[in-house]
Amino acid sequence: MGPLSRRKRREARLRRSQQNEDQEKDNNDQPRRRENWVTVKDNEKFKNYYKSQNILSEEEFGEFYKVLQTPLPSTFRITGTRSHALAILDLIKKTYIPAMEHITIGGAIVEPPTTLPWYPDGLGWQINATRMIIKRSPEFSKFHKFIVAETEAGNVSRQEAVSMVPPLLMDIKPHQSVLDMCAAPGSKTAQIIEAVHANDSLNELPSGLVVANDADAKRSYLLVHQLKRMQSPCFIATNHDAADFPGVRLTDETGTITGPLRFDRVLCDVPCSGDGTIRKNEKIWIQWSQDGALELHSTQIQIFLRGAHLCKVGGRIVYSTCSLNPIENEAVVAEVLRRSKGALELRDVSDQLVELKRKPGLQTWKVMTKDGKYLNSIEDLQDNSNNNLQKGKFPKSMFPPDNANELHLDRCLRIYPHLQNTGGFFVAVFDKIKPMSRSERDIEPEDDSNVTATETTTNSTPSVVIPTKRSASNSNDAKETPPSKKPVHEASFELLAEDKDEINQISEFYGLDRAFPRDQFLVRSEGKSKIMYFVSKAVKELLKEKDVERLKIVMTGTRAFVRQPSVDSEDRMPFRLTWESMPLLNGMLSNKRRIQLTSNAELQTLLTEAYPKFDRFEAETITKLEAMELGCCVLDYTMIDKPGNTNKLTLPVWRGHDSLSLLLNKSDKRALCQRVFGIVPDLETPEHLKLRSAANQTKVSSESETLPC
Ligand SMILES: C[S@@+](CC[C@H](N)C(=O)[O-])C[C@H]1O[C@@H](n2cnc3c(N)ncnc32)[C@H](O)[C@@H]1O
Repeated sequence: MGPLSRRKRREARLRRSQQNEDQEKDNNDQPRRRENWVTVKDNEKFKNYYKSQNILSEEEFGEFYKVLQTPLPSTFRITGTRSHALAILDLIKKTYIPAMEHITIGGAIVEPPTTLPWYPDGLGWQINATRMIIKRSPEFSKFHKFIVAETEAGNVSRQEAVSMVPPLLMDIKPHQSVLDMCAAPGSKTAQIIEAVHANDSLNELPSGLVVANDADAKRSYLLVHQLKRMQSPCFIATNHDAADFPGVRLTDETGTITGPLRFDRVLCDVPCSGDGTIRKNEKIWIQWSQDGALELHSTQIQIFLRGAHLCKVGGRIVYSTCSLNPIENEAVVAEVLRRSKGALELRDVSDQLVELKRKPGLQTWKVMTKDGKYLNSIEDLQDNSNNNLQKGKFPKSMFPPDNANELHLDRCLRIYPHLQNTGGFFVAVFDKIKPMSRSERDIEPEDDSNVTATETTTNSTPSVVIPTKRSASNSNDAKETPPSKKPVHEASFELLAEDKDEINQISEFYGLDRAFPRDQFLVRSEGKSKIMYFVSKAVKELLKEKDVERLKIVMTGTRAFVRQPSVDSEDRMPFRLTWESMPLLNGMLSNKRRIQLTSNAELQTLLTEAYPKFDRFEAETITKLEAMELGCCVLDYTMIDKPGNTNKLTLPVWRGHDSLSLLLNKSDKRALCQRVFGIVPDLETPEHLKLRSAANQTKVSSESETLPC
């Protein structure tokens, strides 16, 4: 097949699958659209298909089908790496839940939110209350507002329960490198980043690396947007067809190739037909067909194979879909195991997340023809008059293998909605015990074209397609919105020399500790740099590699310092601190530009008033402020909630001539204020607006905050 026809096929596949709904996002991130037109939640074809697959006993199938017809409860998790995760958990358990107990609506008791029994540390939650209850109960409504504010501030992630499972089974450690092959919109990547940052409370910067990839350019940006709040210097977002994820050769100081870039953990959360999401994507009741699974099967194999290839020997790969269809699940697993020739082993994870109810993977299944006939094996096609055509449509890999037992397909996890009131999901965990192919054993050759060729051939068939959205059940809409194939044209990142003038000035001005790694700052190379990003050592080392040019990097680094253009013209420090960089820099800034606030009232003034004048603060604070040069500084505050419970806050602030401005955007301010004082500040009062507009006209503006002069 020539490159042109391959490209055409790929484009056609892209178009077909583009329109599919993004279940992860639709799940919880946004208000769900009302699909009023779905009145009957029943589909004979769907029902018969899964009955014929014998996924459950007759009796249990009835229970399963009944639950599918009910709405999905909403679920969220508290972002685990933040120091205030426990403060949020404490508030939920001790303040909000007791208030929601014993509430009756229309004579019936309403169940308060409960923890997901299998989610570690009680950080996963489920809310069964309907919108109507949230509207009618002031207690539920207050809790809802709290969750919305914390979600906006990135402290809470609204994510479907089953979607939280794959990253937990990856068993990620802070020093590991992780690749998320199909990552947008990034709910699982967020969990991966949290796992890599698990030791942050010990003031340790993780040595690990997280690469999150998605084939769709627009969705890659969505991913970056969603993960901005994670503030991880270990994170890189890329934009590639996962099946063609480029090989990157690593070198030592002398330039000698030491080997290809490989990852300790790889997640293949592949695009799928998504019928496990039927409880929230009601359109599936009307549109379901087996075609979605048939179309995606080979793409799923290609992505999984590439992921397996990119995993280190001794590493772990997790394959997951939100489909119930064995053609996208066990059939893909069996085919990849076959092609891996013993390099991969399905792992028994029955001792992990023990409270998560699951069923074993299927050992056998059937493939349905267009006329509704069920085929047990490829041989059954012999009877079909249109044999050749059918064979193309149903490759052998779709059928159950003869050695299902040997492959331990029962070790796959099938999560059914009736087991714990969730969506449907499939997960399989693999150990890579030896290289996938001869080429992987050898260091990849110097010549770029050879590297690609070598790597591609190990996938044994050319990499096909990028079905760019998950639910093929919606693929009929494809023509309405063309896929966002527009390639990413980002300015490349440029690492700064540690003795660069700007870094020296910043270090001097803020009293940056000598131990802080100054050779890990970078800028985007076009024009005068506005933002200085900070990256981890692992990211820095990767960016120094020549081969990194092969990666289409959409984003990397945490915004550490931002240039204030107007201040730049004056003889003052042009770089201000950011809220994101506080966890990173907190322990590394001397007292030179730090002030300790003395009371709750001062903090409240800072959070609720626009540009509060110095005289709004205590005498001790005013004296310190007046002694400090104009510009950015840090305000610290230690709150004592109750005896023995302290909560430390470190806030970036702009010290103007006679007023202050907290350098937090509105949603962060709101969430903080709500958490600390239980109030939602009105940040759009006429007073706020007037002051902001005056500050704008006077001079200084920044990307997100307007500073007082
Ligand atoms: C199931 S969603 C991923 C959900 C994501 N892991 C999460 O937890 O938020 C599948 C993603 O795969 C992307 N995709 C589709 N085909 C792809 C391919 N060939 N390579 C990489 N990504 C692909 C889609 O754009 C979509 O964002």
